[in-house]
Amino acid sequence: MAFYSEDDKSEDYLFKIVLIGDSAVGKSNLLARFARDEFYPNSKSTIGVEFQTQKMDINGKEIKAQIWDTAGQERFRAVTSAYYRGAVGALLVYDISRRQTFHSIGRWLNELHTHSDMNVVTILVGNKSDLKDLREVSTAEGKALAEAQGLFFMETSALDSSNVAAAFETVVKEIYNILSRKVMSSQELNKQDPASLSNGKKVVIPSDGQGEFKKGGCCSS
Ligand SMILES: Nc1nc2c(ncn2[C@@H]2O[C@H](COP(=O)(O)OP(=O)(O)OP(=O)(O)O)[C@@H](O)[C@H]2O)c(=O)[nH]1
Repeated sequence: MAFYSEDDKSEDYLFKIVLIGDSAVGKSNLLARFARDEFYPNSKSTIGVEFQTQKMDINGKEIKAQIWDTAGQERFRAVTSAYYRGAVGALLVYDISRRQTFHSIGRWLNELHTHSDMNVVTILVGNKSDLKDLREVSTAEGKALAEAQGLFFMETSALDSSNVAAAFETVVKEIYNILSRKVMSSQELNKQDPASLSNGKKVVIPSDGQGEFKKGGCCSS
């Protein structure tokens, strides 16, 4: 992954995170709840691509999460490769009350790994946990799939807010931790704070859409 610095010091990092999953699993509402604390009971399918930037404080560093949302339905989606380009994190969402959306997870993972790096930090999200009586996918099944695929896992509800912020924060913290480990393990930058890369200027990733994550470290140019 390449880095670049900018003069604007308003944030230390910018991480691109994508929301993916079948239509109507609640991607847009997860983003609305996280970014604006809003919920839309009758939201329509996303058409094209939307993104929202949310500032977060991780270990005293100001991080901007740029969260991208698109339609689950192919016919409403924009160019796939552009959507994934430069993503360093992903929320892979299914609806716990519709088993079919859980079955689609393998296909979404394939698409994610086709268009972005294999090591993009990913959390499997079982949304609509408030629909207890309609549940079709157990928590244990979700956990097992996440473990098998090496993903983080959480059940959320955009309706009652459960775990919504936690799911986004899990991804952002892990990206930050990988970045920190990379910096700490670098001889050249030994004992320096991650934000001190680029001669103390702000570090923004991804810079050029060609970012890649490596296991146990993160970035190469
Ligand atoms: N009960 C419940 N309903 C939810 C929740 N999240 C979303 N919904 C509802 O599910 C429907 C679809 O939500 P969206 O956020 O539009 O789903 P989406 O995944 O963005 O859909 P596409 O844009 O078509 O891909 C809407 O009617 C929401 O109100 C939730 O956590 N609980």
